Amino acid sequence: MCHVSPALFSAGLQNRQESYNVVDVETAATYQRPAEGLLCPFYLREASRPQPHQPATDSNMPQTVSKKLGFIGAGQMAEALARGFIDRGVIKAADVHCTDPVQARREVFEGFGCQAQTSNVDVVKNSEVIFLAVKPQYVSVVLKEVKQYLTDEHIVVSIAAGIPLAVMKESAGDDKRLVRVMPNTPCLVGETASAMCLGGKASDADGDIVKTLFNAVGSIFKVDEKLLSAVTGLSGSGPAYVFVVIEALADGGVRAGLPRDIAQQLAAQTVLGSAKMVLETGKHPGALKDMVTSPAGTTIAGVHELEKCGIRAAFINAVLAASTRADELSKL
Ligand SMILES: NC(=O)C1=CN([C@@H]2O[C@H](COP(=O)(O)OP(=O)(O)OC[C@H]3O[C@@H](n4cnc5c(N)ncnc54)[C@H](OP(=O)(O)O)[C@@H]3O)[C@@H](O)[C@H]2O)C=CC1
Ligand SMILES: O=C(O)[C@@H]1CCC=N1
Repeated sequence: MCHVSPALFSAGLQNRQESYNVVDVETAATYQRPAEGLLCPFYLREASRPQPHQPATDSNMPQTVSKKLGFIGAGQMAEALARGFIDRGVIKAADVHCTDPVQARREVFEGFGCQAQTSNVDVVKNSEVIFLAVKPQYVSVVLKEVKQYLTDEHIVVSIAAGIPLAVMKESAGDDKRLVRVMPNTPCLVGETASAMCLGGKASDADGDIVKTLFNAVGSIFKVDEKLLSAVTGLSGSGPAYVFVVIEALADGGVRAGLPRDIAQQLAAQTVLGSAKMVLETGKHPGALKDMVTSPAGTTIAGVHELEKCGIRAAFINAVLAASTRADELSKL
């Protein structure tokens, strides 16, 4: 029997949604856990129903950032970020500059309204927040190239895996406003899980600008730099693990007789719905798993097979291997 009123439940949900965007790791537990016993299966069913589209109002519109953004490196991650920021209205396409040695990549950016340059220095001259979106081994090269054009007005944000602030400082000079962010590609659809730390002369106000950008495309956590490799192994690389899971679940559905397109939709929607239940109820994933698992039923038969294959160790090892690799990248 549940004693929580629907009104109280929705208030709890609303509070959670307002608070999980920017989270400092030290306070994450209090932000993310509604009071125990707030939910019961009845209201979970209510919560998992598709919610009506919320029209944009002054209170739920993302804040805008009136800065010019520059992307040095216009590859996969730069595109996901630029499109995400523009689609969510936090920045205007005309205020986004980019550069890339590959003409096809510059054309992709021009295709959604950004301004492409052929020199990194021109991007620096035309931008205030500069994203270093090249592969990790080119971060120092690029910083040394543009160093003399970086002024007090610039915020330099590196998204490169594994490259420490100390290395950036060495290449750009220790008077620069430096930020490291580890994003992930779901920023493209407004659902990134990112983390950041500040370095050099970056101020809290600089951090707020970066937070505003990333809040518009999901959530950003402020962490100590020593945790960024772990973040890289988990959420930076994580979308790839989840895509493997979705593909494999769909294969299972096909093996059991479903048409491919339906199997893939069912698999993806199952992952989406399950993730929302974890975020919106604050319940432990194990408790939510138990709610699906009837005695001697179908689910425990499936879970048993996963456990026989060492599924948990496989995911733990994947996160650890990617995190270790991020540490190695700083030494290349
Ligand atoms: N992809 C992801 O999911 C994530 C990536 N990252 C980080 O983002 C960064 C970019 O990754 P990703 O987008 O996947 O890589 P991509 O290879 O897709 O993009 C990098 C782009 O930068 C170009 N480039 C190379 N040298 C320069 C240069 N000197 N000046 C300007 N542009 C240059 C590359 O051209 P060319 O191909 O000719 O070298 C390429 O087009 C990496 O540091 C990665 O660690 C972080 C989180 C997630
Ligand atoms: O695979 C990589 O190295 C990059 C960093 C995190 C995700 N992709």
